[in-house]
Amino acid sequence: MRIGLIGGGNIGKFLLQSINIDGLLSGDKIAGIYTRNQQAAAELATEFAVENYSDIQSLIQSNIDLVVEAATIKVVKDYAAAILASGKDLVLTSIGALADEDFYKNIEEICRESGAMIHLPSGAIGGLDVLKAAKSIGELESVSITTRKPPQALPGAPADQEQVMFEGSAAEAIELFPKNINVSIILSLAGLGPEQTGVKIISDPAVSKNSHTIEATGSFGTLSLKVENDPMPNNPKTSYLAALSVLSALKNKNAVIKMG
Ligand SMILES: NC(=O)C1=CN([C@@H]2O[C@H](COP(=O)(O)OP(=O)(O)OC[C@H]3O[C@@H](n4cnc5c(N)ncnc54)[C@H](OP(=O)(O)O)[C@@H]3O)[C@@H](O)[C@H]2O)C=CC1
Ligand SMILES: O=C([O-])CC(=O)C(=O)O
Repeated sequence: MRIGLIGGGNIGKFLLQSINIDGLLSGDKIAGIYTRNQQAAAELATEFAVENYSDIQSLIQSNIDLVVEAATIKVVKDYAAAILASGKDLVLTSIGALADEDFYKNIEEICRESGAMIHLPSGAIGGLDVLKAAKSIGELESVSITTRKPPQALPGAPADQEQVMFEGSAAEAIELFPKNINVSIILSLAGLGPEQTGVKIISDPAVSKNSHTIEATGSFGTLSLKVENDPMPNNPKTSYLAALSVLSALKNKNAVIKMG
């Protein structure tokens, strides 16, 4: 499998290192990168011996099989349709883009026509398998997530005191915190949708990890799950588990035995 990468930040660099240098995907390799900052792209292309696509069209026209997006929600909104229409599969990290129902339906339709597939890694959380099973006969009643992060991981957070930065629906949360709460949208997609999924975001100077506590109720019983994530070394916003989940999604992409 030849992979094209969009974004050369934390997750992008982690994938370049683990796939192309450490060889964690056996024969699969990242063949090329497209990222906004051309100087950064040129440096990454040299360091990891990958092609440097000068624009998104060059990436789409290259002979890659699959694209990994590790950039922003705007990148997904701007480029996903063209990538999928070309028949290439797409793995997303900026899952918040799918909170927009019209956009979701549009790219789903494109996939039906082109045969491409979209993969949504579980990111910095877990428990999605429970919600999917619980709602299979429509008896999931409530789902919420409480995210607690250090102030440097949240825009506008005070440095010296704990503060509730947001309380409301996942739909509103991703509008206000597009780089910090993608987890609430994958949770919504697995469960009750962005309008019906509760979100609380707390800035806490006493913590160094990004924790996510998920609570759900339904006819299956109750779910309570807390993940305490170490951040990526260079970006306190992003949990290491989010990067690992992309690697895991790529590893399992063509598995003949699927779990969950
Ligand atoms: N699903 C989940 O659980 C999680 C999702 N995320 C999301 O994953 C994504 C990647 O995270 P992370 O690697 O930490 O982010 P970074 O901010 O470290 O990196 C983002 C990269 O995207 C590039 N980029 C930004 N805009 C564009 C553009 N228009 N075209 C091409 N490239 C662009 C940036 O380039 P430049 O330097 O030029 O800006 C940068 O290289 C983010 O959207 C983040 O919010 C993060 C954690 C968990
Ligand atoms: O990495 C995390 O802990 C969560 C995150 O930033 C996101 O969901 O956007």
